[in-house]
Amino acid sequence: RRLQEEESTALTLESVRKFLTREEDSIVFSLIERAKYPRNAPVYDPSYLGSATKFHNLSLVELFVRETEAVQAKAGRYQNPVEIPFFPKDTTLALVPPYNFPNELHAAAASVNVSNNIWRKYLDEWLPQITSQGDDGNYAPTAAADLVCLQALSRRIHYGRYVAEAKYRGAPQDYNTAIRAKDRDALMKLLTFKSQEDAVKTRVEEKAKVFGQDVTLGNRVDNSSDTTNYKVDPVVVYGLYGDWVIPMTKMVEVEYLLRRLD
Ligand SMILES: O=C(O)C(=O)C[C@]1(C(=O)O)C=C[C@@H](O)C=C1
Repeated sequence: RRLQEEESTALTLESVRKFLTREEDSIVFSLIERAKYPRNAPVYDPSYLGSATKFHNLSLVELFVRETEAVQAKAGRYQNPVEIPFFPKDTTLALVPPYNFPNELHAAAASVNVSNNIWRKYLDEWLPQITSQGDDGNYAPTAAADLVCLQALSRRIHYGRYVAEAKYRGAPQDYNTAIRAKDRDALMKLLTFKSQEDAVKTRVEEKAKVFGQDVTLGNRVDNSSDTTNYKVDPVVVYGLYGDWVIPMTKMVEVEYLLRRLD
């Protein structure tokens, strides 16, 4: 009982926003790392591997993610409910002893999952925006960079479950009516803070500028007005957050809340 109380005070709007802010660093860094390589289309083309693998019709990126997740599952990555694999069927039991991660989510709502959506959006919409056309043959490092992007995006977006839990705990009465009525629009209104979204978008744009500039010694070049010098376009990062990352996080929040009374 005491433990439960301690846990429920641990999850606050302030603490979940702090987590999301730190995740911005991971996402921006991962996009910068992926942008180091050109598009490298064969990574995403199922015919590239042909029949060379036991997997049929698999793109290299999918093969890479499936196999890596299997290894990371053995090492215990998915014991932490913050982490969600893209291919859970391939994640067998952990070989490490269990760690007692805090159980802050409502059990019936914790399984909210938009991984398929993230996977498709990342490959079809995000990649073309952060990479240049071209092929430099570095397919394995490219797939490895994709995996890090996908994991960071998934962790951030699925953290919407924790954000929703914090908000629910802060004002259960406000949410209960909308949840019982299964009113998605009302829930969306309740959980939306427009000024916070603007702050997040502006901050990730700024982070893309700070993390993605060339660091030179001696003659300092001020490239603050020239976006072409950044390793990933800050305006694109702003757009990715506004068009996909935040909306998908909110989608997770709504779906979580809808199951919060189950
Ligand atoms: O910080 C919050 O309140 C969140 O719910 C997170 C988030 C976001 O994705 O950054 C989503 C919805 C809100 O309108 C503001 C921000």
